[in-house]
Amino acid sequence: MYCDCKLIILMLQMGELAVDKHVKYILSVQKKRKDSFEAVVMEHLTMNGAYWGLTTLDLLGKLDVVDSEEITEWIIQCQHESGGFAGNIGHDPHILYTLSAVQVLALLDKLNVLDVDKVSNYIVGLQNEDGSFSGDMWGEVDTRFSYIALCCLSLLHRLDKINMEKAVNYILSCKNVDGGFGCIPGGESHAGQIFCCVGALAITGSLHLVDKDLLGWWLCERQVKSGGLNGRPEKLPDVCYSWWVLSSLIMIDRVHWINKEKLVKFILNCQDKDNGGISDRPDDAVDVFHTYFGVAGLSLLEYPGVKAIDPAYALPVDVVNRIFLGR
Ligand SMILES: COc1ccc(S(=O)(=O)N2Cc3cc(C#N)ccc3N(Cc3cncn3C)C[C@H]2Cc2ccccc2)cc1
Ligand SMILES: [Zn+2]
Repeated sequence: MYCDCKLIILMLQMGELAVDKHVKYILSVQKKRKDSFEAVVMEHLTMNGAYWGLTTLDLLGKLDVVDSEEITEWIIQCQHESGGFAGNIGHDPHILYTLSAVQVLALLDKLNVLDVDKVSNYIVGLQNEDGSFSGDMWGEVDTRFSYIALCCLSLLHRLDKINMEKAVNYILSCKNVDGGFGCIPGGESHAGQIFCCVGALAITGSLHLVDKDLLGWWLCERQVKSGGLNGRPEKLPDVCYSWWVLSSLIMIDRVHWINKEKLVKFILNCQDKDNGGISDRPDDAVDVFHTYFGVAGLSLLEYPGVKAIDPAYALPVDVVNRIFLGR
């Protein structure tokens, strides 16, 4: 008990999380002029950007400031005849945007607007003979897409529509001798891929197949002197790894192997406390992606005032409970 209070006092002393500034920043990006450079660059990513921005608002307890009807109507306009969702209206569907669309509708408690079988059939159609998943009709295979498929089908209560055993065996075929996972069999271990594989194994109840001590050691070695986490050995720390590494450590029950206080300090040091937003490293430019992963990382670290997030589904715990416990 003493330790937790000490951590909370330390967190508050370390300089506040500038909640109101980050909320204003997220809303300013959502409202950004459509012809701005950033809007054009991110146009194909907008569905992902909606997920990053709206989940940040919900974790900060401010989702009520957005118009959920307007967002829901836009999401449905992004659905392709195949059942998959595109990053924006008129763009091509991809499994990545399909998960983001389902996650945003889950946040807004609007999953009822979906034709669940149409969406789930799109994902089922992307599973390959070897159990892997492609990202879209062009066939690129990556363990990222295995996680996205399993997470999405689980949220839609349709996991029974795919070959689960082959899906799990394919993920295990991507496990390396260092305990980590790569994007394809023999691919180098990388924190982003490890999150995807560990998350997918968690969702399918297969975490007993992970060597938790070996993987936990690889993951805790990602913490550098500054307290931040990197994605591979010898790389620079980056706030988004506060999610990829930390959520993996929590799922395999080895989060006590890193220094939580130093990581909290690293994330808080990456805030732009004047204009809002969080960057990948101190003094870099902020963006919605790192603002989300920084707040989500603080949520996993139980930072005061931030709602709890589920490490496998990457959605607030109250949203996950509503979906699986109906409350
Ligand atoms: C500004 O240059 C970029 C570069 C790439 C991309 S991206 O390919 O669409 N994408 C999403 C992303 C969004 C933003 C924001 N706003 C910023 C970065 C970033 N990266 C790049 C990045 C983050 N940490 C280090 N790196 C190099 C991840 C990447 C891949 C990804 C997509 C979806 C979900 C997870 C990861 C977008 C912008
Ligand atoms: Zn990053």
